[in-house]
Amino acid sequence: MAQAIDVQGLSKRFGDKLAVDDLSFSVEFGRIVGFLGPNGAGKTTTLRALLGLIAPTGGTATIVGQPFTSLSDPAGTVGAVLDGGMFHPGRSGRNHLRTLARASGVSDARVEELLELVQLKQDGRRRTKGYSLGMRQRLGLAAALLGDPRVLVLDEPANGLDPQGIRWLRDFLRALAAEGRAVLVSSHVLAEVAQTADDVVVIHRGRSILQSSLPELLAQHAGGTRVAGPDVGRLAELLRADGAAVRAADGDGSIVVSDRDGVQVGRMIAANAIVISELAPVAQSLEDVFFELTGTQGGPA
Ligand SMILES: Nc1ncnc2c1ncn2[C@@H]1O[C@H](COP(=O)(O)OP(=O)(O)OP(=O)(O)O)[C@@H](O)[C@H]1O
Repeated sequence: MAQAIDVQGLSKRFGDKLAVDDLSFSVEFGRIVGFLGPNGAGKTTTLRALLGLIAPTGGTATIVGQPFTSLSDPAGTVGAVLDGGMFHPGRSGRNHLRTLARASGVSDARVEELLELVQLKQDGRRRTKGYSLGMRQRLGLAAALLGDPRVLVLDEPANGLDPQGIRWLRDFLRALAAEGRAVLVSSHVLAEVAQTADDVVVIHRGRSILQSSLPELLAQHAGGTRVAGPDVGRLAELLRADGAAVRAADGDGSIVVSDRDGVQVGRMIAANAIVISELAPVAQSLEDVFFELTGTQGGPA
């Protein structure tokens, strides 16, 4: 069976700017893939190409084996939220969904089901201009799910959500994946997808710089070991002589050994009768990994 999403050698040029450069990745059914990169990395451009909103300069982007523009039942195949969804401000949430539903031959009963699912039943009658960002995001998700698609493409769905909203979104996406749907979710904040995604695709300046499962990514970028105490200078010298990567920690006199675990550093300490006051694993956040990979922390690329 075709992959839910398959991007192969995709490129998109805007004038002099190569926004997406020979990008390849795929998403299987039942998986959530975090599509990550700093602002301007090319995420939205990739998603727009995937959804047939712009023509690629080169390569292909297909959904269940077909370019979006060739899908016989687009609404029943893929649901998307780009730009947080677009709403007529004077229309109620329910009417917004009903209008979309009618355009794709979906029943009003399905609209009610979705309002319930995204917890907007109470507010369905209110005009969307009074909706909070979280409510808008949920309305966008409901719209994406109208045709009961097996593939979902979401551009920064956690943007502007509070921690409670992010947790809701995480559980919601997990439930969709557990039903066998494929979910591609972009973000420039790794923490947002850290507990949601199965796999991550990290892009920077239009190019893929890393693709892996989330546990593998975290294991490969474990933070190492921090050591403090009166003899850390000597310890650092010994470790460096042993080929370890040692750096000074943030100005408190301690050192961080990024490629040795606590036992390895402990053996060196014991063998050389070094006095220390502290030895602890460094918990590297996904932000640190992101920084290491892209040299940015979510600012402009
Ligand atoms: N229509 C366009 N015309 C010219 N340049 C564009 C156009 N769309 C995007 N770009 C440029 O392409 C690059 C990638 O933009 P894109 O919006 O895909 O990045 P992104 O990763 O989604 O970032 P963000 O999170 O800020 O939206 C940026 O440098 C952007 O300025």
